[in-house]
This record gives sequence, C-alpha cells and structure tokens, in this order.
Amino acid sequence: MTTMLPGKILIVDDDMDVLRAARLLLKRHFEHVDFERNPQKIPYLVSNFDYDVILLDMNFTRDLSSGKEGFEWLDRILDVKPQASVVLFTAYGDVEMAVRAIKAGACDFVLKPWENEKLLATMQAAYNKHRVATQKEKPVNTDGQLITGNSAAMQQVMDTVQRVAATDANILILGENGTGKDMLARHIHHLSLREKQPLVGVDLGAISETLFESELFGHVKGAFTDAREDRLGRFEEANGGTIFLDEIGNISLPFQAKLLTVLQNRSVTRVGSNKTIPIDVRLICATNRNIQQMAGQHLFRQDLLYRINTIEIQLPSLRERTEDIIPLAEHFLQLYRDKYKRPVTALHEALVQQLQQYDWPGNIRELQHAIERAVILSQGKMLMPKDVFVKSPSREQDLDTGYNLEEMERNIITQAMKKCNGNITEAARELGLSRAALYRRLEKYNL
Ligand SMILES: Nc1ncnc2c1ncn2[C@@H]1O[C@H](COP(=O)(O)OP(=O)(O)OP(=O)(O)O)[C@@H](O)[C@H]1O
Repeated sequence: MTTMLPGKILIVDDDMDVLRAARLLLKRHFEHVDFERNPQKIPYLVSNFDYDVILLDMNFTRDLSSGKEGFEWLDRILDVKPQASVVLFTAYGDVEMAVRAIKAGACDFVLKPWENEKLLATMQAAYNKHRVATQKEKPVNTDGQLITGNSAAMQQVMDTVQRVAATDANILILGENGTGKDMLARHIHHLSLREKQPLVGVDLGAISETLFESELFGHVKGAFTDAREDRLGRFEEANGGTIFLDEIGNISLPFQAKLLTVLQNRSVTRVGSNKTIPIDVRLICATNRNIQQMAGQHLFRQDLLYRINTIEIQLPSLRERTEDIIPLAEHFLQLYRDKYKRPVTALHEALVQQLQQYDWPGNIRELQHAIERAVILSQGKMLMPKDVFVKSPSREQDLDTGYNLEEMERNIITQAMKKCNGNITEAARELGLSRAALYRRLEKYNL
C-alpha cells in the first residue's frame, strides 16, 4: 500500500510527455501535483502557491545541454522563496553538475530517463526536508489560499489575471454565488502594484439605501442626526489602494448615478460638505447577476458598466470545472484536518465519484462547508461518502417542484430555514450563500 503525503508539488518542464509521466507517478504519492510547461510562470506560481517541492528541468529550449537555464530559474525561485525545496531534473547531468546544483541551493538532482523509485525517493526526501524547515513558520490554518486547479476555464481566468493584475485597469468579476469572486479580487490586489496599500471591500448588497452615501463617501459632523463626528468613507479609506465593490448589480439607479460621478471625477464629497477630496483607487467590482442583460433592460446604467468593466472576468461555476472538484476537496481536507486535528488523510474512491457527480449549486463555498463538516464527523483515515452530506446528486428530483426557478429557490430557502430552526448563519452555510445573500433572498421572497 502506498502512503499519500499531504504535499504540494510543482513540476516544470517544457516536454509534455515528461510532465505527464512524472505527474502520473507523483500523483499516486502526493496529494497535490501541479505542472507547468512555461518557465516564465515560475515566479508567479512560486510566490502564490505554497509548494513543498519543485521539480525543475535544467534545460529549456534556449540552451539545450549546459543546464544554465535551470540554474537561472533555481536562483529566481530561491529569491522568491529561500526555503523552497528544488529538485533538478536533467537528461544531460553529470556528477559535477549535480554538485554545482546542490551548492547553488538545490535539494537534489535526478537524471532523465529516470527510475520511478529513485525519483520518488528523492521527492519524498525533499518533501520531508521542506516540512521540517518550515514547520515552525507554517500557520495551521492556510485559509485564503487560492486553488486554481487544472481546468481550461480556470487556466484562462488565471492567464487574464496575470496579464491585468499589475495594470490599474478596472475589473468586473462575474460568477455565481460561491465561485470565489471575493477571493479572486483579493488575489488580484495582492498581485498588483498596490499590494502594500489598503484593500477595502464593500458589500453593496448589505448596505441600506439610507447609509449608502455616508458609508461610501463619508460624512461630516452634523450632516444628519446620527453624524456625531466626521467620518471617512470607504473610498477615502481605500485611497492609494484598491476598492472592491461586491454585489454591484444590486444598487439602485440613483446610487448608480452617484457612483458614476465619483468614478468620473476621481473625487468624493463627504455628505454634508462641499469640499471635494481627490481619490486614487483601483476599482474591482463583482456581481452574480447578468449585468449586461440588466443594462439592456435599463436596470443598470450602460455608462457605469463601461466604466467598471474595462476587463471582464467570468468565473466558472464548479460544475463547469469538474476536474477541479477533487483538488479543491483535497485542499479543504488538508485545511480542516490541520485545523480540527483529525486523523483523516484522503478521500475514498467512492466519495471522489460522488463529489464529481454532484451539481454544487453553492459552488466552492458549498464544497468547502461539506468537507469541513465531514472532516469534523470523520472517524478514520479515509473520508467516506457517508461523512459528506450533499443534496441528492440527481438533478431530476429537484425538478419535481416545476420549472419556475424563483419558486424552486423560495422552496429551497424555506426548507433550509426550517432545517436550521431559523438560524441565518447555519442556513446560509447549508445553502452555500453568504449571510448577506441569504438576507436579500429572504427579503425578496418575504420569508
Ligand atoms: N479558488 C479557490 N480556492 C480555495 N478556496 C476558494 C476558492 N474560491 C473560493 N474559495 C472559498 O469558497 C468560499 C466562497 O468564496 P467567495 O466568498 O470568494 O465567493 P463569492 O463568489 O464572492 O461568493 P458570493 O457571491 O456568495 O459573495 C470562501 O470561503 C473561499 O475561501
């Protein structure tokens, strides 16, 4: 029986056959194995994903046999992550090069064509070395790590992100509830040149109309009854950094006009004041609504849409990226196993199938909560289908209520509220919605 290590491996090689073969082997022994053909992506990958071991080719196309490129990339990796465990991979290796590689900071060296046992033993040793070296620094809770997976849809999203993150372009992120819009906005901010400046998130769906202006643009003392002192608005708080306006599709037309004025003038005026304050913010917006359609129906201002969607990123639903379900589930398994100190280390094959067949209407949030609950309830080393509660995998059953989507949504929310005895936090978790999103629906359906 093989032991599965909870490690994260990156293989970088420009030969697709090598990548496939090495991944196939390593996937049987490490929980997460990524691969990349283009070495230019190394700095991005290494700074954003916490790899235990990087298996790096020494010769990319530019220079076929000296290993020079491998040494250059090794230096780049160690610049970004001095603790990284790098194993070098080459078809032209010799003892002298191996010694130089280790002197330059590599962990070890493997010759191509490789012997599976040797490659595996080297990778396991490198993994152990890295874990020991980083144990003290590693936080137990690695929440917040963005898992991209290997689906074409998500790769496309990440390619766009990589191209636009460092520009100041306004970005509109579209996607269903729980697809990771908020998380992606944070990721973009961290990759941007404003990273050291504030990132201010505002859930526009959760702000009442009366507080909208004061919350966003601030107010001065005495502007209204409760304004006992001057207050900075969210735009001013974000000055120099990024403002993330979530649920942008939920604001009324008059507030859309106010927001447009601020974006056009690049300045805000606090409520009760007539002094304009210049602001310099990068704008990221998100919505789960069909905003183009809303603009067509005059529910959303076309001129505001042009302002906010310089770059539009559509996040795929989880059912459109089924190949990412298991990497995400494994990530959450590891996260909650560490957090709750459970012995569980792997997903049972039958559970893998169940997770892949389910529709995930609440997307990643629903998957995350399903795995969290299951890890808490699990008893052995394997997470079993019985540990994971998902609603019926069959779509047909859901259609018994008829084809009216709103009616279906109303029924599901009513059931969840009943099941959770009216507890909003619990019901929102069950439904894979944020609390604010559930509140809006309760209001909409008068529940
Ligand atoms: N790529 C990802 N990797 C790991 N975790 C993720 C990823 N995307 C989302 N999550 C997790 O899923 C949950 C939902 O993500 P997030 O809040 O970003 O979604 P959202 O699309 O903004 O949701 P909503 O529309 O309901 O506000 C969060 O707990 C987040 O940590």
